Amino acid sequence: MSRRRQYDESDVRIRPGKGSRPRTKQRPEHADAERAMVTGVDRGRYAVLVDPDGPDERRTTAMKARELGRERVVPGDLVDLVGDTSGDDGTLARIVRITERRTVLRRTADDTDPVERVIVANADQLVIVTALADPEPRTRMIDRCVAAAYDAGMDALLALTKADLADPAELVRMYEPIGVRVVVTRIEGSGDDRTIHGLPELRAALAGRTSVLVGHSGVGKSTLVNALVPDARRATGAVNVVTGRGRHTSTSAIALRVPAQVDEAPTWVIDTPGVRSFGLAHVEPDHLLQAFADLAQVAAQMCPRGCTHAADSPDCGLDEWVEASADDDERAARAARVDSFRRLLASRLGTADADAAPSS
Ligand SMILES: Nc1nc2c(ncn2[C@@H]2O[C@H](COP(=O)(O)OP(=O)(O)OP(=O)(O)O)[C@@H](O)[C@H]2O)c(=O)[nH]1
Repeated sequence: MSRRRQYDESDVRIRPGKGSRPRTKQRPEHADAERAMVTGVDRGRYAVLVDPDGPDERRTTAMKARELGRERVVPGDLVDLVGDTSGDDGTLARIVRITERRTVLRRTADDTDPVERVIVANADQLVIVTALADPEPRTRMIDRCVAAAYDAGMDALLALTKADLADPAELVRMYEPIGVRVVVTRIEGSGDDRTIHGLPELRAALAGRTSVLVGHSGVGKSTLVNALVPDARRATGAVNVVTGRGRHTSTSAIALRVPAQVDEAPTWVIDTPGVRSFGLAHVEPDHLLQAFADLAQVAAQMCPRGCTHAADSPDCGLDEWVEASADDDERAARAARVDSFRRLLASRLGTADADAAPSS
């Protein structure tokens, strides 16, 4: 994963010819800075939670300190804050540092912005919400999401909704073998009698972790978010995530806390209203391969240097490994495994518009 360098006070250089008091490298570190988690971003203002999940937890608004330059600050980032961090009305703290990111999820470049940008930091898993019908599942889209999750260093979880309308078996067969956890949900009843079957399983799969939820319009993502986070509608529907006033117009990601059970580590979901697809242009084949531990081991021993592992790559060790199987059953199992990996590998060559194509 190519991580951008993190900036700190030592990056502040003397700028010759600017005023009589040059900025020096000896400026003290912000030793009194407080740790905070970014939960939302709106036009240069950041909604942050100071001392997240700690005894002094409070919400406040912050701006980026000039020394951070163009470095993006995104939901999930853990940052250091200085200035007025009280959270009192009208106060504005300053973000002076972004701590090193454990994981980095990028959205894809598009026509209006040719750069793949980081959209969420430090999430543990990507939850791909897909309806089994209405709208029809698109496996190319799921593959791209799985590839993006693995590249970001995250787990992938497939939440299959609307199981009352279609059978999940085929998709389960397709995704479980490539390490994707699958949870199936369906709504039964209506009004006060409405139950979402599978919700406890989904909650259990999210417990103690930070999960990014993605899904196309109409798949039932809001239904799940509202069931998981009781005040999500207030947080996302009516109020600006940062200012707390007016309508929320931003389409950027927002972190919501899932009420935790007793003795459970903090659980967060990050909803991504405006995200249509993920950037895969930068994905290295070997990086994707790390999500397939058995194949990675084979490749390390048997592939020539610079092997792309694609179906047409000459002398790829993965093909040799399939050939070397002891019997037909093993050969079929190994071939299926290699095919799965290559399917994800190929998905990185698709374009964002391929998401609109029918499934398979
Ligand atoms: N039959 C059936 N319908 C469902 C299920 N889950 C959600 N729906 C319906 O699907 C429709 C879309 O659900 P939403 O939760 O609004 O979907 P969304 O993905 O948030 O879509 P947007 O709000 O457009 O972004 C609603 O009419 C839901 O009631 C389910 O398990 N079964």
